[in-house]
Amino acid sequence: MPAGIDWTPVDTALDLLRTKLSPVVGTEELAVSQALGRVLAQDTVARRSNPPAANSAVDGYGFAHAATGEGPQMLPLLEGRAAAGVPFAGRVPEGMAIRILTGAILPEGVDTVVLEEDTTSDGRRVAFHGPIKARSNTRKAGEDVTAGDVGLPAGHRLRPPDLALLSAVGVARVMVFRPLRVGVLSTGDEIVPEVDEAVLEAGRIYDANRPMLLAMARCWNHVPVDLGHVGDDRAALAARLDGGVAEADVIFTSGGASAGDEDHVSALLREAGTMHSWRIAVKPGRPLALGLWRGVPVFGLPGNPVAAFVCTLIFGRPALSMLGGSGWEEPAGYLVPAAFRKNKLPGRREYLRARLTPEGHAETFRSEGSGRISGLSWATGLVELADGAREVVPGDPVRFLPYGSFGL
Ligand SMILES: Nc1nc2c(c(=O)[nH]1)N[C@H]1C(S)=C(S)[C@@H](COP(=O)(O)OP(=O)(O)OC[C@H]3O[C@@H](n4cnc5c(N)ncnc54)[C@H](O)[C@@H]3O)O[C@H]1N2
Ligand code: MOO
Repeated sequence: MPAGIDWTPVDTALDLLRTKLSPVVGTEELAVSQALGRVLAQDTVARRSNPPAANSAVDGYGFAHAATGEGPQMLPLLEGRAAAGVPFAGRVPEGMAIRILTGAILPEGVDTVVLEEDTTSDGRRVAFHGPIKARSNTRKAGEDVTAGDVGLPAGHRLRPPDLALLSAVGVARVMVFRPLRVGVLSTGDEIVPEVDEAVLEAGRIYDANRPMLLAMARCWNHVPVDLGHVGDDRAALAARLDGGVAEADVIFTSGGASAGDEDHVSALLREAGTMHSWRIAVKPGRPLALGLWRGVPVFGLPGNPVAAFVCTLIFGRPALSMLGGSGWEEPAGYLVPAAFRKNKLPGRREYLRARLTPEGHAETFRSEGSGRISGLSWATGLVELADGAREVVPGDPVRFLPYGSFGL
């Protein structure tokens, strides 16, 4: 590692973000049907049990277990039937059986159900082979959820199955955090903000970071706020940040994060006196500027698209989840055999663009260049190599973090 620079280890930077950040968004009440992707601001409490009453798990015949035994069984059938939504009103005397359908409340006198496929019937009697285990094919009241239980905790982000659970236990409305507004701003004189048909001079490039970062915010259920592009002009950048804080709860800039002559983001944040400039011991993406602009957190991401992407996944995503009320989010990685060879130097944690071969081994992109956007698109995830030195040979276990585990 080059001497004379204070390198911040990845874990130190993450710890700082985790301990310093807290929700910055207000709350609102929403219908459950409108709350997909939102974060609960309060625990939910089951208003009714699931299932609310004991019922049959199958189509078949219900009876009292006490009247049955081993060997061939034959029970007379009671007239009528029990169906889901149309319960049987009477009592089933011991020694008799009743036709029962999946989801039907168990009639009084029934504690056991035999599966239709295991029976024969002439319509007046039902025959099957014993023994049948007591309470077979039945579901107890509240066996899944009991009324009054805490269902989902505050901080939980609602996914489709959560809407099923809340609806089943009778919760129609939930208190949720308002969505976090994530402003995205690109900087640099060379950047052309919108792709058009014009042939550009060689010194100019289309803005790749802004569409990527806005889309990442959307994938994470935040509200992307396009703050456009500004050139390398400190006054214009300050004015744009002033406008940005009125529209966004947090701002991501890209470019101008390191210490060069045109690195205005870090310079402005330093002037504002709120700057944490980090040389993070990470590859790619070591310069990351973090500060407050009029009280709004600003992430000054490195300009290189690969570095901007990786920094946003590793540092930006959990920071946004803290600010948005859903707590700290760790990606779930898993060990897979390497399909590559690498001699990693000590010092920086490295993230390699990677994807799985058909055999489930991690192969890496042909280049580690931080401007090689095609590699981001080629990859389906990242291989994480810990801070120390390591020699990786094919077959060695490496930690693969699929894009999906980052919510992309
Ligand atoms: N003397 C040093 N120079 C550099 C260092 C260093 O440590 N010492 N680090 C390098 C690394 S690593 C990175 S990453 C960059 C980060 O610098 P900045 O955040 O100031 O980024 P810029 O210089 O503005 O841009 C870097 C690169 O990325 C391109 N870029 C910027 N914005 C976009 C965009 N929206 N879409 C597509 N491409 C973008 C820009 O044109 C540059 O090529 O610094 C290195 N230098
Ligand atoms: O942040 Mo730079 O792009 O490490 O590679």
